[in-house]
Formats: sequence, structure tokens, C-alpha cells
Amino acid sequence: MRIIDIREKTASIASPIANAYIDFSKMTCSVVAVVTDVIRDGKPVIGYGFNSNGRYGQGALMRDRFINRVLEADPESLIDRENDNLDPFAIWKTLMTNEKPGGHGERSVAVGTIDMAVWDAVAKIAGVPLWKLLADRYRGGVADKKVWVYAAGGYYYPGKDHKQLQDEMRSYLDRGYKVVKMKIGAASLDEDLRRIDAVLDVVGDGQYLAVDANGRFDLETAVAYAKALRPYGLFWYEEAGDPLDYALQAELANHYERPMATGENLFSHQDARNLLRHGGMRPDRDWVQFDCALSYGLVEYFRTLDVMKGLGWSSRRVVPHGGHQMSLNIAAGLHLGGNESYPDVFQPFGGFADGIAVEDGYVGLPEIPGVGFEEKSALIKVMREVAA
Ligand SMILES: O=C([O-])CC(=O)C(=O)O
Ligand SMILES: [Mg+2]
Repeated sequence: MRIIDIREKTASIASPIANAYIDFSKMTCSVVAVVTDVIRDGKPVIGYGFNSNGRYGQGALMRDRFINRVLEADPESLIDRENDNLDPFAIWKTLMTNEKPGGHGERSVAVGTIDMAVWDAVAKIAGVPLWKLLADRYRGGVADKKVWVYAAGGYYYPGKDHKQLQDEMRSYLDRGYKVVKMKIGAASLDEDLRRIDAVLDVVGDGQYLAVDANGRFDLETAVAYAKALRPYGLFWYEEAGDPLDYALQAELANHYERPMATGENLFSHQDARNLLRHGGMRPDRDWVQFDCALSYGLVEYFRTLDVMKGLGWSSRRVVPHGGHQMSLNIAAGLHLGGNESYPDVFQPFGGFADGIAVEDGYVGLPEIPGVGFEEKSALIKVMREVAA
């Protein structure tokens, strides 16, 4: 059993939407295929992965060093004998040969994307959905049968008025979501409050609305927003300040007793540990959003979950960023608190299996082997082109 090839293509996910920090007019992502010599149903098993939005495609890094390390390794060293499968932990170690600690920049995205494809292949070789494989191996066989999801959108968009924002949010509710998320911080506080009021007219109550500032605010602005947001009783207030400014986050906690969320731009278990040690995040109410696709993959995610446990955090406080099926599998198999969803943006990468509807804010899991990409027809089409 061996990996024959690892292929990457950079796909466009460009659109005119913007958050408080960036627009997505040139956004790309890497799509990866890990081709194996294992035959299932008469065809070679191919694992797929992609990196979630926000970081660009990583093909150059992959081709410069990561892919070759795996292809040049002794295939025997990458095998999990106990399970007669590929060994994602050994493959991860090989990917990270001669990489110094710290400075998690873009390589964590390259490794995270390849790691996703490796786990897809592992679950396909085992012939089970990834969520089931994870629950069987690591959680005593108990998987969540459905996962809480919220609809992320509410972007700034040229010419988008309150009515369009309301229509967007209403369409999420119509599709079974209960909690929605919108962007803040690219307009004045006054205008953002009017946008929030408009959305609340649709979703009904602050508990059904999360807001995301994408790291835009300095401390003064973060606190001014906190004071204005407090009376709304929102679901969460996300990434108020710079993702690495733990002192800002800790100070914000002194001005905002409602739930805060952050973590999508922390790319290692060491950074996650720093946030939980120094960022004033409260395990009884706050949320962390580490995204395996951006942060060295599931192998590293196990370490992050261990760090959380050691610092008194339940895995139920994690709701990963990224709206992808990999995190959906991890959420169900490893008992996270839920998952982000992009019902409309970042297509075909956002959203879940075609045939599984969201009901009452929860989504079910695909029953096919692997991550479930084959049940999202527009996505698997793009992935198969990478493998061809
Ligand atoms: O707009 C983005 O960069 C995505 C984001 O923050 C999120 O989904 O929470
Ligand atoms: Mg965010």
C-alpha cells in the first residue's frame, strides 16, 4: 500500500464580497488529490482536500517541499500496520521533516490541506465515513448523529442594502438554519447597528445572531462595539481585534460578559494554547474556532484538543471556522460543539452533502466512505479534475 502521487490545483473562489479586513476579489484555494495504489470497487482510492477560505492556494509550497517529502519516503514508513491502512500521523511527521517550530504562516495551510486528503483516503480505504472512523478509533464508537450548524454570510457587498441583507438572512432561516452570522467593522458603528437591527427584524432575537469583525478593531473600537452590542444579547462577538493580540482579547472580556469567539487565524496547538492561557477566554461561555484545514490538519487538531482539555475546556466549545465537510466529520466524530456553514458563499467549497437538509439548525452526516465529498456533486467534479 502506498501513495503514488499528490496533485494540487489552485481554484478560484473569487467574489465581490468583503469583510472588515479583506475582500475576496482574488481569493483562491488549493485542491489536493492524494492518489493511492489501493483498489476499492475496482478503482484506485483517491483522497481529496482543500483549504478553507481566507488563505490563498498553497501549490507553490506544496510542490517546493511538502509533496516530495511524502513521495520520496519509504512507503513502508507511512503504513499503519494495526489498521492495515495509511498512517496519517507518520505522513504528517514526514511532511514536517526539517521544519522549525514557530512562525506558522502559510505552511500550516499547505500541510492542513494535504492532511485532509490523507484522512479522506484513510476512511475510504477503511470503507467507512470519516466521522465513524474517528468515533470508533478515538471516542469509544460514539459519534454525534447530527451537528449544530450556523449560516455564515452577511458580508459587505457593493450596493448591498438592508433589504438584501434581510433577504439573505431570511433565506438561511428558510433552509433550516436558526443562527446566522453577519460581518461588522467595515462600516461605522452607527451603520453596523442599523444593519444589526435590520437582521434582528428577520431572525427575531439576539440569541440567533453572531457578528464577526475579522480582527479589524483596536482596543478602543473593540470596547466601543462591546458596549453597543451588549444589550442585543448576541450569540457571539467574533474576532474583535488582531487574532494574535491576546491582551486585547483579555481586556475585552472585562467589558463584554456575553460570549466571545475567536481562533480561526491561529494555526497551531501552541498558538491555541497561548490564546487560552493569555486571551481571557472563558470556558463556560466563549467559543474557539480553530480550523484544521488552515492549521496543519487533523493530526495537529488532536494536539489542540488535548491542549484545550488540559486547560479545562470542553471540546463542545469548539465550532470550527471554514464551513467544510472535514470539520463536520471532526465535529461529529470527536464531539465538537458544531460547525460553521456557508450556504451561499465560497461555492462549490461551502456547504455540505447535496441530499442532506439542515433541520432546526442541525445537519446530518453522509454515510459514504471518506469525508463525503462524493455527495456534493459540484465539489467532487472540481476535485476529480485535479486527480485526472
Ligand atoms: O470572512 C472571512 O474571512 C471568513 C470568516 O471570518 C468566518 O467565516 O468566520
Ligand atoms: Mg470569522
